[in-house]
Amino acid sequence: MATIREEDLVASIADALQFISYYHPADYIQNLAEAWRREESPAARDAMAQILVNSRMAAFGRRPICQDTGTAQVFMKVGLGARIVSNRSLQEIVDEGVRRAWREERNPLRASVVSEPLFGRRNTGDNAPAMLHVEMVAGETVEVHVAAKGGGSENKAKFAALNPSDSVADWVVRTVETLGAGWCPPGMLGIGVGGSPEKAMTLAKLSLLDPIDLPQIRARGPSSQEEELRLEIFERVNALGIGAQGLGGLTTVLDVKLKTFPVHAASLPVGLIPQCAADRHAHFTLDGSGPAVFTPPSLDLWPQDISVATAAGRRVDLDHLTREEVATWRAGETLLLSGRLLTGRDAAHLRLTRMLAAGEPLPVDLRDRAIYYVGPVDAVGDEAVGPAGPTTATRMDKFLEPILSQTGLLVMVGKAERGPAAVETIARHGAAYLIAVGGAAYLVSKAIKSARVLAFADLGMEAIHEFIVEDMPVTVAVDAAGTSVHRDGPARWRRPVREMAPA
Ligand SMILES: O=C(O)C[C@H](O)C(=O)O
Repeated sequence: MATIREEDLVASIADALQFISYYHPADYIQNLAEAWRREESPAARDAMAQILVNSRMAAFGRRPICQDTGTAQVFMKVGLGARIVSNRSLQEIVDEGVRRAWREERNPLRASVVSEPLFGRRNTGDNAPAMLHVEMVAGETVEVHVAAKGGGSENKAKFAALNPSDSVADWVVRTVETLGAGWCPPGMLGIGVGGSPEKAMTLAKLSLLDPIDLPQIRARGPSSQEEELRLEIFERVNALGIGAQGLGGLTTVLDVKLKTFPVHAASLPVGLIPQCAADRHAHFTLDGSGPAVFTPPSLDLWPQDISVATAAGRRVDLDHLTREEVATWRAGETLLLSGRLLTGRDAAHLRLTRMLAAGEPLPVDLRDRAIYYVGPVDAVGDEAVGPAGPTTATRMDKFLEPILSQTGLLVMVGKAERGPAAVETIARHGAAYLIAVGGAAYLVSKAIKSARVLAFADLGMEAIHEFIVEDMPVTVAVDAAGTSVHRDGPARWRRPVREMAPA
């Protein structure tokens, strides 16, 4: 019987979570680099370049790829012949690994988990608990898959109880078309088919841990019906033209993963979970000989010929914004922001709008200001702030009318599309919505020269900060005339499946 020390399991989980916070898996980098070379849409190509440069910076700096360092997801296969020496539950052991990873001094991660999801929504401060799945299997080892999954892509998970005669491909393609860009493409789709509703969802999540192999399957031709289905979905989804960050382009997904399980004759449950550009997962096996060791990828892995053009764009002084100036910005245009940029996301918006409704004074003056939807990672060393990429703006749509009409806010910065009503509201108020690249958080943070909390400190990363930024590159996504790049871009790049470029 193999004896596994509790400390080896805790240390291995903590090390794995640290490791994946700054190293993309090699297969993701290689496949994204190939997609970047093939991409014809300038906006999508630039977004991919930023993700790749950010990935290389994160690896060199050992700082998180994305400000959303995710929730810890741990899948364990515990051999019936293995003994984990501990008085604690497996959940407690795993959670200690999570706490250790998140509180690591040199590279602290962002605490994103709130307890009491329905009411209190108080940050647990250490990102525990993990989502733990355990299977008892034959053998004497403990096999562990660790992933860190960001909220934006988890929010786009879908489930359907299809009829046995329904087309899974049709459902997936139709569904992906409705997801928008909040899941930060280009990434992967995880699909689970069969079992029961919860089994299908778990299979979808598990499938995302498999290596990327669809480009090879495409090159050699599919050799099974499952491969044919994956390929069909891959080609049809990419033909939608959604592209990197939803800006319109050739590549939306790098792979479509699939896992299946036997099912009731009356049922066809299907789970769909997208994986964002912050693809983070690692695998190790403990056999009693000590903790797992993780080998860093070669730093030659990233394309040598890639760089982010020092953005040429219109310079904007955030300290002297006027409605007249905002009215001259055009959708698709690059702006370089300098000056004071406020931050605020879900919890701060909820609190601000409740205060407005109650007639209470706000703790910050938003008149003629710009707000960045972000929850940054805490700074270490000489950083002004840790990685600080945008969060999904669509979640803030419901707050737009009271915020714009009652505070005089002029500009919002985030990622992904705004809904049709929000676009109309932005235009009606002569405001503008700008985007930074989701998944390029460490790169984005380099434009932030100082940061301080202004209000709602109890909200942790969701507090209202004031950043001083210098030449922060952003793209106008919705201009004051109501033109939206997320509506026009994908429409321009949508194409019939037969026009797909060869691998
Ligand atoms: O929480 C965040 O920082 C981002 C979130 O993962 C999102 O994609 O909206």
